[in-house]
Amino acid sequence: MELSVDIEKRFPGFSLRVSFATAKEALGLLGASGSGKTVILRCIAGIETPDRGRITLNGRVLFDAEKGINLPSRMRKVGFLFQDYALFPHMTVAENILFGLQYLNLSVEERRRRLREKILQFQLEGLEDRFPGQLSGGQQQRVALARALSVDPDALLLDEPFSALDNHLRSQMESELLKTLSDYRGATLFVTHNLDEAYRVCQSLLVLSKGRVSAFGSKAEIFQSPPTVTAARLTGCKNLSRARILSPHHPDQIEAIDWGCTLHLPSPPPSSTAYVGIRARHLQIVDGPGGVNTFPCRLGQVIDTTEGKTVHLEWLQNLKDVPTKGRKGGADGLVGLHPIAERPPLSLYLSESSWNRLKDRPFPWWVHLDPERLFTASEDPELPA
Ligand SMILES: Nc1ncnc2c1ncn2[C@@H]1O[C@H](COP(=O)(O)OP(=O)(O)OP(=O)(O)O)[C@@H](O)[C@H]1O
Repeated sequence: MELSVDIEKRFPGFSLRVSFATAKEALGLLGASGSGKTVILRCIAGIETPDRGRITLNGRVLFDAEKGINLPSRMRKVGFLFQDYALFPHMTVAENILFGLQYLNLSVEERRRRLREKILQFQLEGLEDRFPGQLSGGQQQRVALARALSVDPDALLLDEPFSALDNHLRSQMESELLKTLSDYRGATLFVTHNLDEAYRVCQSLLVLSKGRVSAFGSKAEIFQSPPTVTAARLTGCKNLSRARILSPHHPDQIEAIDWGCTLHLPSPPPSSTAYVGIRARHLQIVDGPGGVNTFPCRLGQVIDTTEGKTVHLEWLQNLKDVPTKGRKGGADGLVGLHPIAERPPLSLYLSESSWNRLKDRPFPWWVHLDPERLFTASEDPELPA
């Protein structure tokens, strides 16, 4: 079951040009607001017509500009669940689920069988005759998902399906979706702004930047080593510095321009390298100087998170910049220290217990950027005129 998309679509002030293929797995679409995620889904669903290109699903041509093929939405065997694509308020749960089936050439018995199956699968027994306004948010989403799947779609398109739900319902719906997807044999495209959700639900990620594919691959690869600056930012990397490749005499080193330092890498960076980065949870505080990629710093802002602290580490030039008097930790200990203001601080994630172990340690602290944890990234693909 393969969904293959190779399309272009222009609007005033925006152009989309993407090419990708995905099989039986959930593909997460990540991208800033306005990067083209919804337009892609709408083109696949047949709600929007691309200007150029081709879309095929399971060997069927849904759209081919050159051959003049443009299957109507109802014949595409695509199920979609859009945040703003609400249930029909004047139809009951059963009528909403049956709605998509009216265009398929099915016997009355088959329609009934599918309705029954979806009602059971999504635990909607007893709610068949209710109207959407008489259902909770979670129940409404279950009906919408049942409706999307009732046509037995070859592809399922989910555009921020849970964004209107509270956290509790959201995680309930997410686990229901995961169960549904484990039995689902088609391709799934899943748009979400919630990174953790994308990570839990999807096996692969497509990162979009201004209508272009910025990164495409397995989620593990993209999280470990985001190939572009947008992929790094959108996968939550807080520590990124512009970078410059050093002379061939130092092939395994790179100049981190914003951080004002030279960093050792495990291997020579690709020639397209424009950034170097490291995730907040991969930074380490070590006992002292001497190791590679180890720099003096002091504590800046401390931000509470649900599971620990994110702390900002301010760069210090070197030990002689740190007055002896000011080397005590804690809030009072910050007096008298002069960080290098123009360098953006590093973000370090600490669990509550690591924070408690560290917080009273005298300054300077020594931050270590493990070469194995550093990644290099390129600029985003150039936009053709
Ligand atoms: N029918 C349309 N007419 C004109 N411009 C449009 C139309 N549909 C989308 N656009 C533009 O295309 C661009 C991409 O929109 P799209 O809705 O795909 O973004 P998105 O990545 O889904 O954003 P968000 O995360 O905010 O939902 C935007 O600049 C939008 O204004």
